Amino acid sequence: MDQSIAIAQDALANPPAELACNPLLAEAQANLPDHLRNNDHAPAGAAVGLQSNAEGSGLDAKLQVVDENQRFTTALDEHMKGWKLADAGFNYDVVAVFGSQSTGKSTLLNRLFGTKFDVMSESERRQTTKGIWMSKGQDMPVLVMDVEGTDGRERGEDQDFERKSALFSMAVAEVLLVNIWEHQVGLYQGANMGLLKTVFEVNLGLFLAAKQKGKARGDSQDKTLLLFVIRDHIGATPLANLRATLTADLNRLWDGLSKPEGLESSKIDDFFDLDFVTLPHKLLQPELFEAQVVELRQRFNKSNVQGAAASSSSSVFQSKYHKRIPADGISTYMGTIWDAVVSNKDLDLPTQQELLAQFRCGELAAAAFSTFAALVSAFPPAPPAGQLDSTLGSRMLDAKQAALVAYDTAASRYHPAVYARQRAELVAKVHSALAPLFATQLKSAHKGLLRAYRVEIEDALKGDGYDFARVVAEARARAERTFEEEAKRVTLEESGWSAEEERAALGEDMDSVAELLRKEETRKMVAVIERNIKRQMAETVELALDSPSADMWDKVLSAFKAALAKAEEAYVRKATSFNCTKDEVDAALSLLRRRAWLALRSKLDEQTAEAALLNKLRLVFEDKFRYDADGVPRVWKPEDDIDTIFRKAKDSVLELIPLYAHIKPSDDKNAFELASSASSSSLVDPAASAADDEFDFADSLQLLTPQAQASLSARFRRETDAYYTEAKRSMVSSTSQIPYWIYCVLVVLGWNEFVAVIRSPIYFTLLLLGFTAAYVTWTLNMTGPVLAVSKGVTNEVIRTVNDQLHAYFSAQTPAAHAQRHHAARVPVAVPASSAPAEEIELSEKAALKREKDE
Ligand SMILES: Nc1nc2c(ncn2[C@@H]2O[C@H](COP(=O)(O)OP(=O)(O)OP(=O)(O)O)[C@@H](O)[C@H]2O)c(=O)[nH]1
Repeated sequence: MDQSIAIAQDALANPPAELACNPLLAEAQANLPDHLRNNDHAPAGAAVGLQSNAEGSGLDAKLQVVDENQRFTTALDEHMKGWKLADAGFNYDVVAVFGSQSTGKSTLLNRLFGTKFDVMSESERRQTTKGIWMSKGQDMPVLVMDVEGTDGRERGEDQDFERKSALFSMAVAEVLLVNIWEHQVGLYQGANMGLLKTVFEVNLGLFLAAKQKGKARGDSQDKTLLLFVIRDHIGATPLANLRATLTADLNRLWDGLSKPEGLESSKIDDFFDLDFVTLPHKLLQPELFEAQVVELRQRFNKSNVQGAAASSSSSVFQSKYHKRIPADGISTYMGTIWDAVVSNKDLDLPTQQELLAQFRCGELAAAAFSTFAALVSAFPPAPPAGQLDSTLGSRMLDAKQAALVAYDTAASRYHPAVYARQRAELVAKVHSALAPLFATQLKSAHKGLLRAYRVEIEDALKGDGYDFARVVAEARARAERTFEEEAKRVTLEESGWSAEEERAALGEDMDSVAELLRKEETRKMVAVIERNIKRQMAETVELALDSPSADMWDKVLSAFKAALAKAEEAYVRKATSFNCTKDEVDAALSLLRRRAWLALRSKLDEQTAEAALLNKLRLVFEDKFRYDADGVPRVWKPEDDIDTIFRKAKDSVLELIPLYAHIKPSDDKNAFELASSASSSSLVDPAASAADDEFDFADSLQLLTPQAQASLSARFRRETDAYYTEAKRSMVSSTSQIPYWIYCVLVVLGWNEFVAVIRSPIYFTLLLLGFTAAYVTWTLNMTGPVLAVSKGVTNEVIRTVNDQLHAYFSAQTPAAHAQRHHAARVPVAVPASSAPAEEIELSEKAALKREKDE
């Protein structure tokens, strides 16, 4: 009877929707006690002062995750976002309620979490919750699952759904609320025990599957909290007694289970934590019921629990129960779990978690890579080859970090192994996308540094007194250091990129540039030395060849050898600073010798060319023929033996032709030797090596071929014939110069003048003085100075006379005359104090007198 009244009162307080507007209902409700009015249909969460609106999104506050046809929803992701839990990571909890149908489960959840699950209409007493519903607890990050009741009245005896929903809840929820009436406690055969048996069996199955994946019993996350909510607790039986009874029943139930191998001795505590709370009768003790609901709610609200430090252990959500599924993956995870449950597959949670991790980490890695690709595509265009992009390294690093941060933030919550594997793949992908930039940058660095290296060496070589080896070493060290720094700047950590290949290529290129420059320098040096030898030898050769003698070649060759020795010494000294190898030094010296010899040869060729040599021979001949032994020019007299002198001179000169024809010193120690070929000269000057093939030292000793000698001899003979004729002619002309009678005529005609001079004492004295002065001048060898002095005196006299004449005639112009006249008449302005009047008068008189004179 009491129960009927209670039901009636409750029906009035919570009328079905279709009667809500009926005026009679309003009247009846007015007569209800205050505490019962609109109690259940007060906004959800009224017990804890919550509002009915779903939080934030405008989406329904509840979602049927599994419908009556056992299909899993596709809208959970969307709802998670709407509930603002998608980015919660692990900061959320899942609770599910189990219990017989129509035992007030939905009512309890609505009161505890402020949810809006449908509550059964008292009048119909019909099952309201079908499938599995989910909602978010208000003001708390808790996913609340309202599971279809397990009595199976609507589904008959088919316990299929009960098993599936138990399996599903065990896989995803940390806390299972088991809703039972107080009067059901101790009824071992009751529906709840059947449900719990299912829960235990399912749990053992899950554990077994997990064990096969290598998990041990007692691992965290393997435990679930079973929180028994004993409803309609009258208070007659204390909670402790109820707890003992229920615990005993549960242990008995556990013992009765046929456990898998290896788990025979396992205890219920190995898998579950058990907790018990009571709630008073909702209708009979509504205020007490509400108060205890509020109290129970505190245990579900982490922030409240943490705020009250003393009761932290009473929090139902403890980390050991958490299933460690990141919030952004919960939708996928639950979906796969439900699919596995429905298709009756063996549910092994580690594998499911791994699969989820695989899927989500893959998704997150792809998203992170897109972020990275967007950043990379925004990079500025690469600078031209040879120029470095100084910010490339930092930009690459930033892009990589951005991708990894995006990935790590969400993916690090997933299965560690999967997370790490996908991360490594992402990193590898990022690195391979950036590798071409790295390679391009290194190539650019290589090109730019090689150019700078060359310029630096060339600049240094322009100066004087450089040490080639030091210049090269410094430039190389600088280039290598810069390359190293650049490579470091663009090498990302863990990328495995190596700049070694490029560094080696740069080194090789620098070697060949240095080699080239060194060869160039060596060539230049050899050329300079060769020029010097040529200059030094020119005078010696001319001098020696102009005055031929038996030791002519000794002089030339000894001078040549001395100059060459000096040049070689200069080269060796310089070559040391060039870092030349011994082979190179030998090759360069050999080249130097040959070039020097060829230079000498060319000078000799120039001097022994037919015209030049003919000239020399002519000079020698003239010397012998036209001058006597004392070097005095010969004046041919009739008594001279021109023929013999001519023949001797000619023969002695002709004998010189073979001397000029061969470079042959009289003393063997002055001989010069040179190898005929020097294949190694290509080491220094490749161009020179071509000429080597045609060089024959023995040939180079011969200056005149026999034909050339014969031709020279013939020309010389012809030319000397002219000398002979000229000499003969000059002898004839000198004998027929002035006839002797002319002298007689001179004496006859000049006799009077001679006698006049002799007889005049003045003329005679003057003549005598003149002869004496001339004699003294001649004996003292003063002829030159006397002539110079007399010439100077004469010049001076002429100049002075000229000046005087010039001054006189220029003063004769009319203007000058007028000027002079005027100047004489105008008195000079003299200050009165400084010149007395008498002086002025005198000066005027003097001026007048001068004018008259003029
Ligand atoms: N005696 C009693 N009745 C209650 C209590 N709480 C709720 N009810 C009533 O029990 C009936 C069923 O409530 P629901 O909350 O819909 O129960 P349920 O278990 O969710 O029902 P299904 O979803 O259909 O399985 C309602 O008419 C409530 O008024 C309670 O604490 N004691």
